[in-house]
Amino acid sequence: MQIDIESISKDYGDFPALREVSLSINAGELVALLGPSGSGKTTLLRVIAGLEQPRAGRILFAGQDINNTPVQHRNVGFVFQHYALFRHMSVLDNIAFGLKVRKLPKAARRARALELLSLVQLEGLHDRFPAQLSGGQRQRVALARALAIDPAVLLLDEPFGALDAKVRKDLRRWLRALHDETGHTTVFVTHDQEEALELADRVVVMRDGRIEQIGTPEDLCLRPATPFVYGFLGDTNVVPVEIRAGAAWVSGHPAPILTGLNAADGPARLYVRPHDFRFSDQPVGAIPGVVLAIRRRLDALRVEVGMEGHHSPLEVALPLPCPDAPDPGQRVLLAPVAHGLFAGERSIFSEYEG
Ligand SMILES: Nc1ncnc2c1ncn2[C@@H]1O[C@H](COP(=O)(O)OP(=O)(O)OP(=O)(O)O)[C@@H](O)[C@H]1O
Repeated sequence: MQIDIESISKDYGDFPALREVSLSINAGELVALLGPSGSGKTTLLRVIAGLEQPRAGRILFAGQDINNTPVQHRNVGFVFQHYALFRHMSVLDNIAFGLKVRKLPKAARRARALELLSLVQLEGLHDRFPAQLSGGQRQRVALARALAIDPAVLLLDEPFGALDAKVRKDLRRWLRALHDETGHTTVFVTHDQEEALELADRVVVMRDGRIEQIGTPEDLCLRPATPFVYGFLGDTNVVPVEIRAGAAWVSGHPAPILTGLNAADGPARLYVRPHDFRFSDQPVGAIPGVVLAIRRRLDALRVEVGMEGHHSPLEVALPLPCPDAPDPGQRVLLAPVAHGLFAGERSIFSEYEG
């Protein structure tokens, strides 16, 4: 079912938690709301659910304005981070709970609950109680319970937030497969970039109650619209540059880093991820520096490179094995193979060649 969010604003007292948020979610789409703590993700999810009333704006389900439809009539399924299953009920009764409320006959409830138990791959655990399950199994029961009522929309608020990294990863893949099988329109909240990029068809990046960018994971990785998105998605180096006559220059270096820019003269910032640098022997297209330190990580060497006149060193990640790693003290030229270029909040240029 298509969801349209039109210019939604929501205040808590005089604090604006959402400011004119607009977003269309296609039927069957899996959308992530991603952003730092306090950016308004949960509030937006609660407004979609009908748990919060917006101050302004409209929510449409399949083209129908549902602002005045109460939560119990919106046909939404929820899963929260600490989803409280009923402790005194078996797994099967937990899953069937919503069906009981809807007065489905007992045999039909049981059949549907068993079907869902198999969908979430927990066959055989129907008689267990929540305390006898692992965290990951509990979240899968919670999902089965949300799916039992055959919701038009599935809303997940950090559903795997409380679980350890390995279980989260497994559940993420499992949820994507489940979504592809059931085709529910799904919106999930996360502050984990990797989770959003791996799971979602589209990612909505939020900041201070506003949408900063909406795009496919590929859009966000290759064409981050703002410095905030660039920085939020992963480690990044920020290099101050000067634009002159369509070229970007690092102070004191006789060759430009970028040329052919359609940008006004003035200061700008070049954003480069640690793994997007290559060592070069050409001064054109490169940033000069001196190797300060080398640290070994699990999958890469991290090389710290000092730039003249720039106090924080650049971080370069070299995949292992790396036989030709530079030595501390060595002068190097770093060529960015992918980067974003921003003047203030505006993207001048963003490109990925590597
Ligand atoms: N019931 C409330 N009363 C007052 N302020 C609230 C209430 N709920 C949320 N807020 C505030 O609104 C802002 C947005 O909160 P929200 O929970 O939507 O953020 P979030 O992006 O989901 O954050 P987190 O990742 O920490 O859950 C925050 O600054 C929060 O303090």
